[in-house]
Amino acid sequence: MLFRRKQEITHADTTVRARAKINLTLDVTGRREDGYHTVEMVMQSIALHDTVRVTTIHGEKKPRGIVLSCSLPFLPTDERNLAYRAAELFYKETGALLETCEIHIEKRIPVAAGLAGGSTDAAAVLRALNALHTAGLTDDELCEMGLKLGADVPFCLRGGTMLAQGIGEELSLLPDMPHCWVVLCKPPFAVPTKEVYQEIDSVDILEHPDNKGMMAALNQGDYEGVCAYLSNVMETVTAAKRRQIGEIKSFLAENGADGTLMSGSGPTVYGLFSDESRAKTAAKMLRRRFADTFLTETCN
Ligand SMILES: C[C@](O)(CO)[C@H](O)COP(=O)(O)OP(=O)(O)OC[C@H]1O[C@@H](n2ccc(N)nc2=O)[C@H](O)[C@@H]1O
Ligand SMILES: Nc1ncnc2c1ncn2[C@@H]1O[C@H](COP(=O)(O)OP(=O)(O)OP(=O)(O)O)[C@@H](O)[C@H]1O
Repeated sequence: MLFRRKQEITHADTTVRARAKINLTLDVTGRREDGYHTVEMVMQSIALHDTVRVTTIHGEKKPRGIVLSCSLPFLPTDERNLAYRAAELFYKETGALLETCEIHIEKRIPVAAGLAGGSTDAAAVLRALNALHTAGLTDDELCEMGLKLGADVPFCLRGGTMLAQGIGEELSLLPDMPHCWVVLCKPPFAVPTKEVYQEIDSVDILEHPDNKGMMAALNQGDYEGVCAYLSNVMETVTAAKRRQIGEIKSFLAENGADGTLMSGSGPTVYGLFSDESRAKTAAKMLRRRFADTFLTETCN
């Protein structure tokens, strides 16, 4: 008689917080031949996050490959999802054994908002798979892989307060931004990142951020200085077309924000507050008009 040992099924899983980012500054300094733009920007992680759970299963009779699910039904769950592409890339580049890899994303970061929502999910998947497969990739190797998915992914892998140059991948650690409360408000329209970069090519940028000033303020732990140096060249382009950007900024400033700016390619506008109760009140009032309003805080 032939005995076949029943194959053992093993599950391993990990859950990662995928944090959003805001831009404290964003300058576009040139255009490369491949169409990508060189930037100089100060980025900051915030507490608002998606939760990404990754489970690897080995020993099932029928391995199912990468299976992604998401709490937002309108987001794609195939290779159009950046988190799915991150898993595909990880397995391809490391040669790790792919049987079944389940990814579930609990989405809280508003989509197409200038907060690096897709990029941070992708970064979370790379980190999770590196741990689950004990692949031993260094931070630099993960960032190199992440850059193939998008310019914001390397920052999302590292987080904190960073100066980003190149196309966003040359990262230098800066002193932590002094802690403050952040009210985020996303008006109800989407702004494709690619279009904003294209429009930047056809306008004269009259006012560039003072990144040196911003970094000096960070070095001194000077919160008021940070607020004074907030600046984003993309804000001018988008605000000229969408009056809500200016309206949200004015509302936040009139209701206790110490500084306001559009994040990334927008359209999310944020206000920084040293005072939590003022931030809460401003968020509550703004939410009556814009449902996608969040109260969060800086996170290092
Ligand atoms: C606006 C920012 O969010 C600021 O942090 C980022 O620069 C955008 O980063 P991202 O969304 O990860 O960008 P990707 O997904 O790599 O690129 C989307 C599109 O934006 C344009 N793009 C992006 C980054 C960059 N430095 N130059 C560009 O011109 C390219 O046309 C590209 O096709
Ligand atoms: N995991 C994901 N989460 C959110 N959007 C995703 C994801 N994967 C793919 N997408 C697609 O990517 C597009 C941009 O969404 P995302 O939230 O990443 O934009 P964003 O915050 O403006 O990015 P960035 O700040 O990096 O420019 C959306 O249209 C969405 O369909």
